[in-house]
Amino acid sequence: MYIVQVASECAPVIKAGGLGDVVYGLSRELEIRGNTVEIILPMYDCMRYDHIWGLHEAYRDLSVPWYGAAIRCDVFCGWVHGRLCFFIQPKSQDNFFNRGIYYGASDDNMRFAFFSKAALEFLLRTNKRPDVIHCHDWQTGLVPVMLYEIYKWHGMANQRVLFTIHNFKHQGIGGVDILWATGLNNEEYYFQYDRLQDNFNPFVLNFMKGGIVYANHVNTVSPHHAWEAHYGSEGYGLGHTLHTHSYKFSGILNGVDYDIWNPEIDKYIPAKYTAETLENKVKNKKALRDRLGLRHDPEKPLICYIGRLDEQKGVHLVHHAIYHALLRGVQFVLLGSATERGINDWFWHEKNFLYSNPDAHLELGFNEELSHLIYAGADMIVVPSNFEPCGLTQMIGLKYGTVPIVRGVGGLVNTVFDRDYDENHPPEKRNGYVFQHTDFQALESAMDRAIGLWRYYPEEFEKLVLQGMAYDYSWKDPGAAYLGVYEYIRHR
Ligand SMILES: Nc1ncnc2c1ncn2[C@@H]1O[C@H](COP(=O)(O)OP(=O)(O)O[C@H]2O[C@H](CO)[C@@H](O)[C@H](O)[C@H]2O)[C@@H](O)[C@H]1O
Repeated sequence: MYIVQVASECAPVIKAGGLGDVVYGLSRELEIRGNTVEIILPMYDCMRYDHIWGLHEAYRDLSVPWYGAAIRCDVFCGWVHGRLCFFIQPKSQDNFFNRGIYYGASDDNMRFAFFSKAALEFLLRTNKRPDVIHCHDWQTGLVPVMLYEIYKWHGMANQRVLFTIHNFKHQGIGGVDILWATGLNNEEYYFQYDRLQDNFNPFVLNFMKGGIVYANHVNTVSPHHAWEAHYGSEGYGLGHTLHTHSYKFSGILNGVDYDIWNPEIDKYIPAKYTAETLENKVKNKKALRDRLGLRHDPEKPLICYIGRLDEQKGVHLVHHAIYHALLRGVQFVLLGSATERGINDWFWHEKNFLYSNPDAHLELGFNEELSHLIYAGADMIVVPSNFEPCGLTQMIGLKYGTVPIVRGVGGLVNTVFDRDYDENHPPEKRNGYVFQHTDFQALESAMDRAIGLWRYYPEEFEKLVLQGMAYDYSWKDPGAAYLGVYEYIRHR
């Protein structure tokens, strides 16, 4: 099968979070299974050019209709660790992708509406006719809309679209200008409840809703989150739309790319290890402590947090976890970045406050290399999310023998099973700790259970570590599941 991914991220060249990991990892798995995969991305000025091999111009002066005129683009092509990627570089004063950031500009809706349009125009002009166009999150929500309403009439009637939602909270909102810019035009037609009109603000269009309405199939990234979004409040206002389209909505658990996230071959960690050579893990803990200036105390376990710092991730609990760990004589390492000013200031304050503490280190910013060492060096990883469509950090933690302590939401429910209380898995299949509520006591009790086991029952703790490492959260099963969906929509 011939699949084109249209996305705003692809790790490691463009990675703001888990979306990048998924686009890369899934594409790799699909290729291993004999499919042809191409990835279309924006050409950001701030992406990691050092991860692209053989970058060259593939198409000059692609003319992308925009506001009744056109913006010319050059399209570059190169390999990102084996994946064939096309990068769209518009040549206009809007400077859509030369902002030094991936997201967070006031005209993000225009930037990504343009990207979606340019991706389709590129396929059209180069006569690429994939069986399936797989697009991701609100940034590409207009792809199925434009495919069905415009490009279908220009020779792309056979293309099918899968729209994957990684985060319902960010939906992409725009006014009528989006319609004029993209050539969709017909205001009355699109501002309808069963098309793009936002479910709560009748005066705006909702990109993600457009993606749900027009795609041939829609999925989110874990079965439990699909349920939460459909029946609970996790759809952030799109629950009713999902209900209307429930016949084509599902949840597919993400995978982890074990070629990158695997302590046996990880090039960023000093001591490689497997379940059979687990004793080497402690050497990484030593290296981590050395690197971050933490004291070496064999009596202290080390807990980490890796992830974006925002409301989704339960920042108040992340913050509390640091001080609760210190109170219990445990070390804590945080690697995170915040885009929101208030949260950023807050964690910078904490970082300065804990600066000379030999048991805590807060690393604020994005650091892929360091994240590997932390996964390998820590004993436990805390993921206290408010909501979590899937969550990759707990799955990576499991692979590295780092016991997850998670809140029971979204994909965390599908991947972490409480050592003491899980009723659906026998004791030998349990792999971490789960708490339910968002208050401090809930988090503390789960942390205390984990810390207690590490301190007083080290053999039991090691057993739990090994049980976690035995889980296979690779792309094997999710890859097959995605192929099943592609096949299904292709022949419908
Ligand atoms: N400061 C930092 N430095 C280095 N690396 C960092 C980092 N902060 C995060 N990372 C890395 O980025 C990834 C984050 O994965 P998450 O599952 O937390 O994704 P995120 O919430 O961004 O994405 C959304 O999409 C993904 C993919 O579908 C879903 O799993 C998730 O639930 C959903 O919220 C991990 O690989 C982690 O190691």
